[in-house]
Amino acid sequence: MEAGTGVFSEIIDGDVYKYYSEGEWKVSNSGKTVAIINPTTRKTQYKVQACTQEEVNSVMECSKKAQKSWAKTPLWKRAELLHKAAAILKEHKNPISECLVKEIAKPAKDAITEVVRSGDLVSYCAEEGVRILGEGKFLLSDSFPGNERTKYCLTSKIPLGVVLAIPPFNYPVNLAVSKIAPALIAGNSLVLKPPTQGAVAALHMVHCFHLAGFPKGLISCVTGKGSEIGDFLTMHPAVNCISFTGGDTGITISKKASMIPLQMELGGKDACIILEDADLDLAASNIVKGGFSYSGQRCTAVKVVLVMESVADELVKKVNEKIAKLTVGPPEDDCDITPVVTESSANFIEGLVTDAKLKGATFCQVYKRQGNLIWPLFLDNVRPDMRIAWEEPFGPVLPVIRISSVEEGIHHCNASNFGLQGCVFTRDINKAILISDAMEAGTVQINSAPARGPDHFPFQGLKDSGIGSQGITNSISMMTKIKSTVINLPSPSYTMG
Ligand SMILES: NC(=O)C1=CN([C@@H]2O[C@H](COP(=O)(O)OP(=O)(O)OC[C@H]3O[C@@H](n4cnc5c(N)ncnc54)[C@H](OP(=O)(O)O)[C@@H]3O)[C@@H](O)[C@H]2O)C=CC1
Ligand SMILES: O=C(O)[C@H](O)COP(=O)(O)O
Repeated sequence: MEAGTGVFSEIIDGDVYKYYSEGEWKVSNSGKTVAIINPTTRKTQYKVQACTQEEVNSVMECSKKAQKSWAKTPLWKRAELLHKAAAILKEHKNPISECLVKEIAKPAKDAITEVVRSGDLVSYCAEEGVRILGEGKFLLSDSFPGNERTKYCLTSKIPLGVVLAIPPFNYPVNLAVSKIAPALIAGNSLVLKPPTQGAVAALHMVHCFHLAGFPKGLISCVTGKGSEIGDFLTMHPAVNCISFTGGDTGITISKKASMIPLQMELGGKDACIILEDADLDLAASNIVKGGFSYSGQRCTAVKVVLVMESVADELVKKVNEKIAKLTVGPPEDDCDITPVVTESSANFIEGLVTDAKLKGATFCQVYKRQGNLIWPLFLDNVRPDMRIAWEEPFGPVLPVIRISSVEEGIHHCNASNFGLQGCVFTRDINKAILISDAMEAGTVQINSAPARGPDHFPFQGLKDSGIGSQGITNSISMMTKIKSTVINLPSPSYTMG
């Protein structure tokens, strides 16, 4: 089945995809649309509604109402619906992945993986939710000095209300469900603002939740450019929690948002430290996989290699041999390197490459670009005065800095304003632990490239890389608040006393 056909035909009006409000697919009164440009052809691939502020207001009203009755729906029933949505999502992996290929140039196989992984995430979340939300705490007062056993405190996790989810372009389905499923299992309603590039894949995913039979208004999806409706959404008084993944926009949102819980997963400049005793074949494979999969457009991509001078030549040679084998071309052909998401993104990457060239970096490959397609490039002998040493290209360009001590590597890593993930390659586990502890990053991988998954692992960034922690369990907890009820006894009561 193709995108926008079969069960998905109700989500499209002519050639414009509808938005989702009050359990229905609607056309915006704005009469305006937003074009989604195919990164490969650089032509308009899809169009979505440019929703108005009034439409956002009515989505929020409806969302508030729907949440009240959802919070009274038994946990097992919420889980049952999520399992159903997960199965429908996986069943429709082909049309959804077709959108990912056309909207964000994700290689065809990776696009399928994203959808399947998302279904698994939703199911896992349902299971985890029934366990952790089904348990509370029971505290007794006499453990605190000066108290008798006269107070029984019962705590449980209650929903926050309306959760606003804003995912980025690179995982428009997976990073949307990683917010939707925890919000719903915990008894919240959810408003999704998908990224413009990736919106149509996200709308198809939302329809899978619709088909599963969630109550009207519990999930909504408003489309439009973040720069136009973003502020209105993030500062909306009906929103009780924001879960955002993206770039520096998240920092701006954090400053503007009101007193509500925020989950921010932002950029990264993940460092890969290679020690003298490292398995260089393993390191080289991970550098290529970590640095170049989805053309480097992952927040967890390896974004700077810090290698001990004594093994640098050998490592660079091994990495270059592997880069030479990467296929470059359209996502439909499942190439390793595909066009980056927008022309402005390609221009930004080119700016970093030009700066490195002017400042004397060694180009291991010839720089080549055709439209949004940039050939993989490994830059050796990068120095701290080059922009590429600090900025994230979000593209297939990877810098190498040669270091003469481990301390120098740790220092470079910690001097970054980002602190998402990092990795270290060594055969000495004791050294690896010391380095992991010294690196200012939310996660450090030993002998493997950075990665968010598996999706139940905690995932968090330090410094400008984020607020809070994701991962299924942490997201469910983050989207709840503790409520206590204290039973006061007229006289102390001790068990068996
Ligand atoms: N730590 C992590 O988990 C991840 C971090 N990232 C980071 O994200 C960046 C790339 O992703 P990208 O999608 O370009 O990031 P952006 O920050 O540009 O966009 C992320 C989302 O925010 C929306 N948005 C834009 N402006 C506003 C606004 N004013 N208010 C509210 N929402 C807004 C976008 O919508 P629209 O598309 O309509 O503009 C999109 O849905 C990189 O820096 C990368 O490191 C990416 C993935 C994961
Ligand atoms: O947005 C990203 O880049 C992801 O959160 C990283 O996910 P991955 O490590 O599973 O690719």
